[in-house]
Amino acid sequence: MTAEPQDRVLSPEELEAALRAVGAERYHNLHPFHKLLHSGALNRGQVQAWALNRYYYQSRIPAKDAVLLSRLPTPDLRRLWRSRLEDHDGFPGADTPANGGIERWLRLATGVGLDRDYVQSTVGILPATRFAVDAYVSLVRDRSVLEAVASSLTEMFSPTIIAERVSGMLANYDFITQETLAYFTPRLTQAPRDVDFALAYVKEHARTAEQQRGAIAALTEKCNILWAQLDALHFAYVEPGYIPPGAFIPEGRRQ
Ligand SMILES: O=C(O)c1cc(C(=O)O)c2c(n1)C(=O)C(=O)c1cc(C(=O)O)[nH]c1-2
Repeated sequence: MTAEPQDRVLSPEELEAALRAVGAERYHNLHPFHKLLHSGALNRGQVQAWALNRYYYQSRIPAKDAVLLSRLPTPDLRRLWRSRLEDHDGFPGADTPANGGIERWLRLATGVGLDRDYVQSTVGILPATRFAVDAYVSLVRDRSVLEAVASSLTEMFSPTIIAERVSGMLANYDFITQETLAYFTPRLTQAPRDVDFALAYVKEHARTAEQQRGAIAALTEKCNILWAQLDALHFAYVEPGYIPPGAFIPEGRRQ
């Protein structure tokens, strides 16, 4: 099975294989920046740049899920999708928002030495991070619900990279602790739960060849959105190291 668009209608199993082929070819685990990050080849400032920029992705995920939630037609669908907002913003309860992903990401960012207010302000992120992340929210707003749901299916591939990242970063950086990376632990169960629903939805609703092509294209675009964020980080902070005006400058680094 290849990731090429097809003319005939695929069976649900063939469609799933085509979606998985998109990840095998394009998911961000294949990006050189992630290989450097996980293998310990980056310095603290470069890891900070990653955490800072990735915060913007984290902070916009609930916005994109709220957009998608508003477009779902039934209470059953909305109830299922709503858990994603709680995963990131926090579950209602005594320790909200501490039990949410955004707060956990802020702990990761401060754990690698960044200032919480600076991270939350997002003033130091790369322009390309903003463009790429905002493109995800726009995709979910402007395309069909089927395509919006399909774009979340990069999460089919995330548990593998998260496991690699956590073990690699713990082994290779003395400034990273298990506590710093606590963001990722719940993702290992949340992502498969989200995928079970989203994949079943796409397999059921992508019935025509055109709808199937749309779903595959949306997942491809989402992979590109993730890839583009790492391209920008690599260009600014690794090679050639051109930091755009106004973006985060690691300590000790000259412009
Ligand atoms: O660490 C990663 O590599 C990674 C990847 C992805 C992804 O594939 O989009 C998500 C996450 N993490 C993540 O933590 C997360 O909450 C998340 C939500 C979504 C989404 O598209 O709704 N993707 C991801």
